[in-house]
Amino acid sequence: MQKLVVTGNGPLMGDVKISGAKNAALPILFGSILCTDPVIIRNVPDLNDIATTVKLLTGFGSTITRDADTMSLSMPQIASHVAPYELVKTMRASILALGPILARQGQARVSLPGGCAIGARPVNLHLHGLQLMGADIEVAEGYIHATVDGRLKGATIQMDMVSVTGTENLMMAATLAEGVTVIENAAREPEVVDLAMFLNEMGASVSGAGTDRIVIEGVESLSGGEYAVQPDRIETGTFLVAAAVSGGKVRCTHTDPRLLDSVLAKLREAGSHIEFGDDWIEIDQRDRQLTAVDITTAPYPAFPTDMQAQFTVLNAVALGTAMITENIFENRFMHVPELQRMGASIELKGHTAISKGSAALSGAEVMATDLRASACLVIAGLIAQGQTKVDRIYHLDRGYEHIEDKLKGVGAIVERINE
Ligand SMILES: CC(=O)N[C@H]1[C@@H](OP(=O)(O)OP(=O)(O)OC[C@H]2O[C@@H](n3ccc(=O)[nH]c3=O)[C@H](O)[C@@H]2O)O[C@H](CO)[C@@H](O)[C@@H]1O
Ligand SMILES: C=C(OP(=O)(O)O)C(=O)O
Repeated sequence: MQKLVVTGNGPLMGDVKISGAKNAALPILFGSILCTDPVIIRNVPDLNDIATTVKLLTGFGSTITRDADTMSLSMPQIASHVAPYELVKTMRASILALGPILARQGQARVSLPGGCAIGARPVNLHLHGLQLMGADIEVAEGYIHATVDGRLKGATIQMDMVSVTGTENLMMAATLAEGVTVIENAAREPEVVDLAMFLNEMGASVSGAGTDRIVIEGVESLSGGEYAVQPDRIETGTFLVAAAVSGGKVRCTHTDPRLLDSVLAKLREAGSHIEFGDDWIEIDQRDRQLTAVDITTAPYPAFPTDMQAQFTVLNAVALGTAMITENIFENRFMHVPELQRMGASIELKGHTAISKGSAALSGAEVMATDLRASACLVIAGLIAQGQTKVDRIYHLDRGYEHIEDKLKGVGAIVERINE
C-alpha cells in the first residue's frame, strides 16, 4: 500500500502549476459519449479518476489516445451500454455515464454507485429527471437499468435539491432529447458551466448554465470538436491553504481567480494577502498572523464543501475559535479525529466543527478517508513537528495530479513509499 511521508519544512515558497479540473474533466469526458465525430479535450489532468473514466469509455466502445494533457476520443458507434460494478465502485462519478448512454443508445445499465465515506449520496434526482424525460427505470441486482422507446422527451424538471452531477447528467441526456428541457433549481457550479460550454461546442443548444434555470433545446445528434477543461479551483484552493498555514508565499499559475471568490474571501478574512491576475493567484502569508474563520458550506457560489477539510486544518492552527458547518454531506468530518491525533483541539457537534485554534501539530501516522480529507492531512503534515505518514493515499490520487512533485516544487519534503 502506498503512503505519503510528509516532513514539516517551513514556509512553502514558489510557483505551482494548476491542472485541469477533475470535476469538469469527468463530465466532459462522459459528454463525449454523445458525440458521433472525434472529440479532442485539452487540459485533462492525469488522475486515477480519469483512468477509471477511460476504462469505462473504452468499454462503451470509445477509441482513446492521450498525448500529455490532450485526449482524443472517438465513438462512432456504441459497443456496450454497461458500466460494471468493478469500475463504478472506485468512482461515484461513473453515474455520469447514465444520461449520455441512455440518450444515445436508448438503453443504459449502470451499477449503482452506493455511498462513500462522506455520506449516503443517493442518485434519486438523476433517476427521477430521466423518468420525467420518458425513461423507464428499473433498479435490480445493484444496477440501474434505463430504457427509452425512441428518443428521450424534453421535460420541465424541478430538482428538489441542488445536485451537481444530477444537473450534469440530465443536461447531457437532454441535449439529444426531442424538444425543450428545463432544469429548475439547477446547480450553478463552474463545472456545470464548463460542461455546458463543451456541449455547445459539440453542437448542443444549452443556455442558462451558471444560473439555477438551465434550458436545453434537444438536437438530433452532436458532432465533435475541441475543448479545453477549466482549471481546478479546488486544487488551487488546496495549495493556497497549504501556503497560508505554512506562512509562505506561493503563486498558483494556470488557474482562474473568478472561480474562487468565496475561498479567496475567506483567506483574506483569515489574514492572507492575496493578489491575482487573469490566470494566477498569489498568496503571501509571511509575517502575517492567521485568524480562524467561520465557514458554512453550501452550493456555489457559496463556500464549497470540497474546501471544508483544508480550512479545518487552517482553523486548527490559526488564532481564535471558529465554527465550520458542513451542509452538503452528512459525514464529511472524518479528518477531524485524525487532526485531533496530531494535536488539534476541535470539537464536533453534529455537522459543526468548533476549533479552538493555535494548535502546535505533531507528526503522526494518519489515515486518509476521502479525497479532501487526505489533502487536509497532507497540509497538516507540512506544518507538524516531525514526520506524518498518510495512509490510503489512493483517495488523494483520485483527484490531485502529481501532488508530491508539486509540493516539492514549493519546498515541501514529501515522499511516496510502499509499505
Ligand atoms: C464528480 C463531482 O463533480 N463531484 C462533486 C459533486 O458531487 P455530487 O454531484 O455527487 O454531489 P451532489 O451535488 O449531487 O450532492 C449534493 C447533496 O445532494 C444529495 N443528493 C444528490 C443527488 C441525488 O440524487 N440525491 C441527493 O439526495 C447528496 O447526497 C448531497 O447531500 O458535487 C459535490 C458538491 O459540491 C462535490 O463535493 C463533489 O466533489
Ligand atoms: C467528493 C469529491 O469527489 P467525488 O464526487 O468524485 O467523490 C471531491 O472532489 O471532493
